[in-house]
Amino acid sequence: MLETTLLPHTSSGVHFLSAHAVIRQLIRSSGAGPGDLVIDFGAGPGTLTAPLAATGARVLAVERDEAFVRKLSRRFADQPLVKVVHADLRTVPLPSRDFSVVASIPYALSTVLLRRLLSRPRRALVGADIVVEWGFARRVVAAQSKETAAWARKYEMRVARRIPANCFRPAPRVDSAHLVIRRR
Ligand SMILES: C[S@@+](CC[C@H](N)C(=O)[O-])C[C@H]1O[C@@H](n2cnc3c(N)ncnc32)[C@H](O)[C@@H]1O
Repeated sequence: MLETTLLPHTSSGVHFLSAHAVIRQLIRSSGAGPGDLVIDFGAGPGTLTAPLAATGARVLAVERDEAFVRKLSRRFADQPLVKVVHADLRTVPLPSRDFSVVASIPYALSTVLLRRLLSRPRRALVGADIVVEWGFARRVVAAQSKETAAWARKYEMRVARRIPANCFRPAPRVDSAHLVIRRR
């Protein structure tokens, strides 16, 4: 069962990406550029939103925390390509047009987000570059459950690299992974 085998066992604390090289790799890997629509789920202070907007892509910065939403709204007030969306990533409506995802989300929400993105009948998701817990990423790409195997038939899923815990502030207890997902 996915619920018992894939859910990370670690805390759901807030850890901000602080390693510029990792941020650059995520953005470069996504291939985001003018004309693209990219969602940054759990945008926080805009760690990934800012470099994504710099590519010329339209960016939806989805964030649940009110203080971060205020901060994001101020930070990107003069950037028409960025739309700050005060919403829960578990319920926010997803676009019907093609879109990509670049995000570093709380570990505890990894399963629910992948399920929302990959189990939809209409495959509007073009690709995703997501930071998830290392063990979780390994289980997803192994595609050994019925659900992950179904995802693997529709999407190529691979781990691009391991992201050491010291690439975040504060550092989580476990390493993370850059999980790459591409529509087949
Ligand atoms: C791990 S932090 C990462 C922040 C930022 N992406 C970064 O890399 O620095 C996760 C972010 O997700 C937000 N968040 C937590 N639960 C959420 C939810 N259900 N929907 C949307 N955002 C959420 C938190 O407020 C926090 O800003």
